[in-house]
Amino acid sequence: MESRYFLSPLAGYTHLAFRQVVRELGGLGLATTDLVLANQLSHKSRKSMELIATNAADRPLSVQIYGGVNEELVRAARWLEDQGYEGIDLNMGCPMAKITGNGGGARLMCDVDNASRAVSAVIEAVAIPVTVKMRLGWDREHITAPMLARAFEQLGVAAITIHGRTRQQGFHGNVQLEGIRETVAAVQRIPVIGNGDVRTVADAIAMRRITGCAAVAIGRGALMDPWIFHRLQRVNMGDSSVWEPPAEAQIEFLERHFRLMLQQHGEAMSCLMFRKFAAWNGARLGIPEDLEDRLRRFESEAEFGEIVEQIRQRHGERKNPRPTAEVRVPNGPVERW
Ligand SMILES: Cc1cc2nc3c(=O)[nH]c(=O)nc-3n(C[C@H](O)[C@H](O)[C@H](O)COP(=O)(O)O)c2cc1C
Repeated sequence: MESRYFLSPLAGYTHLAFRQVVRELGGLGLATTDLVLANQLSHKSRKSMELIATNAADRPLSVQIYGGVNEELVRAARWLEDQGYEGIDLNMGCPMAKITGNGGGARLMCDVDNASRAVSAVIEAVAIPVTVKMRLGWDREHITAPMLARAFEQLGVAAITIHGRTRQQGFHGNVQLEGIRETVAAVQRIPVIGNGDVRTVADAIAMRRITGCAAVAIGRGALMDPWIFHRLQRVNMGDSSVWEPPAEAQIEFLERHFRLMLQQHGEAMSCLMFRKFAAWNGARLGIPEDLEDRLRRFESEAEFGEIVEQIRQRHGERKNPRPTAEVRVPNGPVERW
């Protein structure tokens, strides 16, 4: 793996266009698709095909699947392998009711036998690496990650990603690095990938130092600062000077991301999908608040072009340096993000 810094899956965001545009900035190792319901994959539903769309530049890539029925997980995993995908990530971390209600996501962490059966069935069905993404456990009284990680290692998983929160925490409270460290200590050989609240180069380095994890997965931090992997790459190469992307590179990023989206999703859908990003990356891209607001509502490619022209002229005229999403997110239920 070229880099130890990975892109954590963010449903609704980490589709091909975003993965590709971030890869082009440099420094990103493994990326993972948004979570895909195994059953929908087997039926090749349009949504699932969009989620797993990829190209030669989008490597290394793992496809994240979930579901409460082992046969469906197996069928989806085999199909992905046949199609040439190189890795499968099983989601055991999602806290959302619609996912756990299916017996998938974090619900699997409550039942070691059941979870082991699911993992084992998929590993036996395919030759490509199978990884697991999970939380520390269901709640504070049930911290199951270290025990599960050990069990999954015996079954042959290639790596484990731990989001250092419990299901009960949702996205609240602090990430518990100690819990990740215990999981690192619980396994013998396989890499553990630490995840949660990494927003800066210093956070990523602290995650590795404190937990001993082999790699770090970054989700929202990459939405807020798409250059985070590039920054880490610079530091790894011995350059610890303060660096910011030039204004024109920031605007190019915005345009390139939208253009890549248009290629895959067409105009109407791209406008809808792109709007969500502005609240996350508007601050980092130096977009004045009123123009960020317009980016959250624009309805056509032409309007996008017009807004970008204004951003070019007024780049940096932003008053609040905090991302709008960060200000709003912690108070709202994750379903509404
Ligand atoms: C909007 C959103 C969507 C997410 N979608 C997924 C997903 O599809 N699969 C998954 O394993 N985790 C998902 N997560 C969890 C993230 O991958 C990650 O574990 C979590 O956000 C903590 O890391 P971060 O602080 O770097 O974002 C999602 C999180 C958010 C905020």
